[in-house]
Amino acid sequence: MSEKLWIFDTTLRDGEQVPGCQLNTQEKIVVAKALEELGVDIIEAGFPISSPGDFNSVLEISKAVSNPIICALSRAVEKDIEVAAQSLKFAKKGRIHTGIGVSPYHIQYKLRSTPEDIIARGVAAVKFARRFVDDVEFYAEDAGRAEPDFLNKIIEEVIKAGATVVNIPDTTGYTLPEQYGAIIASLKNNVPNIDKAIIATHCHNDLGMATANTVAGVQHGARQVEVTINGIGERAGNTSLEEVVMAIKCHKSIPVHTEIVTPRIYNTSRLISKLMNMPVQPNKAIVGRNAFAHSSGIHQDGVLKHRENYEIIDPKDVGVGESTIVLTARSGRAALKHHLDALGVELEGEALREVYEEFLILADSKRDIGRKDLMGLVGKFVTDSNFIELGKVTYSSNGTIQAQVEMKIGDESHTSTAHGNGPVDAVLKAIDKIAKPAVELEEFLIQAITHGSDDVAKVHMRLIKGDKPYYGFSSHTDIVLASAQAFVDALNKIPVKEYATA
Ligand SMILES: CC(=O)SCCNC(=O)CCNC(=O)[C@H](O)C(C)(C)COP(=O)(O)OP(=O)(O)OC[C@H]1O[C@@H](n2cnc3c(N)ncnc32)[C@H](O)[C@@H]1OP(=O)(O)O
Ligand SMILES: CC(C)C(=O)C(=O)O
Repeated sequence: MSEKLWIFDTTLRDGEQVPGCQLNTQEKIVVAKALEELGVDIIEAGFPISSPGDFNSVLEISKAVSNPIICALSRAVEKDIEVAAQSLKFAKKGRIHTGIGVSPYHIQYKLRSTPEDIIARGVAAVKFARRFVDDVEFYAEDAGRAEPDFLNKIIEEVIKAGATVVNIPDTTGYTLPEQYGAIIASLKNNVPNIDKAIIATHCHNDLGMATANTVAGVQHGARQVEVTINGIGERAGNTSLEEVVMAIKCHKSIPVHTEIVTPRIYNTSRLISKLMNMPVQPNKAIVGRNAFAHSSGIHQDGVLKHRENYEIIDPKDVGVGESTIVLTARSGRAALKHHLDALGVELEGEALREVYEEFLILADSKRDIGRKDLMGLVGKFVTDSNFIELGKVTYSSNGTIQAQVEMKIGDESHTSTAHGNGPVDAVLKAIDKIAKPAVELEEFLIQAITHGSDDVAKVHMRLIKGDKPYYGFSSHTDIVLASAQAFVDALNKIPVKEYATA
């Protein structure tokens, strides 16, 4: 069995330092429980001295979760450490994380101190923290830019003082993987008592190196990684949990394993994104909406023949469900046939070639080819009695909010009304009442394109039918209409044969 790699999640502390991402105590408890279910080993729950709200959150999280170690951050300051200890009083397993800056910049310009004094303060902080808990982690802030001999010395001294974990942050995201790996190797080779503590990585993404540096740290002997969901964190963010966990799972040559329940990754990512109002970039590794979407013909043909031709991770393994084949002007016949098959239209040979040529002309003029477009192309072969066409959409707010939607499903006209807690909710409920497939709306993102008051809203939706995801897009100056169109766009992508599935 390989060695255990401890997963230390700091979404609720470093992640929450992102402007606009602050959470209240109740929301933090929801996140902490999700992290517990995900299988993280340590939850850094906050920086208790920073505010009464953060203190209370650490206190309440300590009561709400029982498996992970709950960690509270502090400076190398007695008052901070005392408050951190109080916030952990209900934790079944509590850890104090204390430390101080160790680079020449931090020592001279931030702390206005000397190297000798910094060692003394670090040692005193660890000894003081050990009065309250047995599990004390020391962070050597800005270790990425520290003098190597000084870093080795302070780490040796804090371990003597009782640190059980030594955290080597690349606080400014400065190092390259080779350099960061060499820092960890130097600690392993030169600090006599290093085996008495676990070495932790804590990398920032200022140069886009956070994951690579973290993995390099593990390859050189680190056994705890400090990470956040979706890689959120101060400035350009922290190392992303999902990237490191999956890199380790994919590369058996790295002699460690984690206890992360990887199929929970996607839902945890979306929970954080939703609660923190922080969209996940579409091309984000593992959890971005394009991470398992294939849009060019050679790739699509390859994936359809054998998924692993173009996927190193099974999307089910991270909770995404299924890969998607997106029709574009770069698609080939294999992808077109795949989509037509899903619509119940089986074309081969000359008929397929004929439709493909028309498809290419259309795809050159349109970014996204939907079911209506496809049915238009194959109309002479088949009729689509399930296609939804959105008609007039009206809504009013007179005490209660009500929406009315006119739709055509195949050749039949329908009108539906519904109430909601807002116009978007009412309109989607009205559509849902008469649209045939029952779906779960899992993700709903509205983005302004230019930020002016005359802006166009861009809507992205992810619906779940059975266990498969379907995506809808739209943009409009009216966000209610854009939302309705995106919903119908996604509904129209569901193959008829899937309507009956749960
Ligand atoms: C690298 C990281 O990400 S660490 C986590 C960052 N997170 C935060 O800063 C959020 C929480 N912070 C806070 O709420 C506040 O900054 C507090 C409560 C910690 C301190 O507030 P204030 O007392 O008003 O100090 P202020 O924030 O202005 O300045 C920080 C002080 O801490 C000192 N300091 C910074 N890091 C450390 C440390 N690790 N150990 C000891 N002192 C430190 C600074 O030198 C500065 O001291 P000075 O005023 O004597 O120059
Ligand atoms: C407090 C430490 C671990 C930190 O966040 C950093 O150095 O980036």
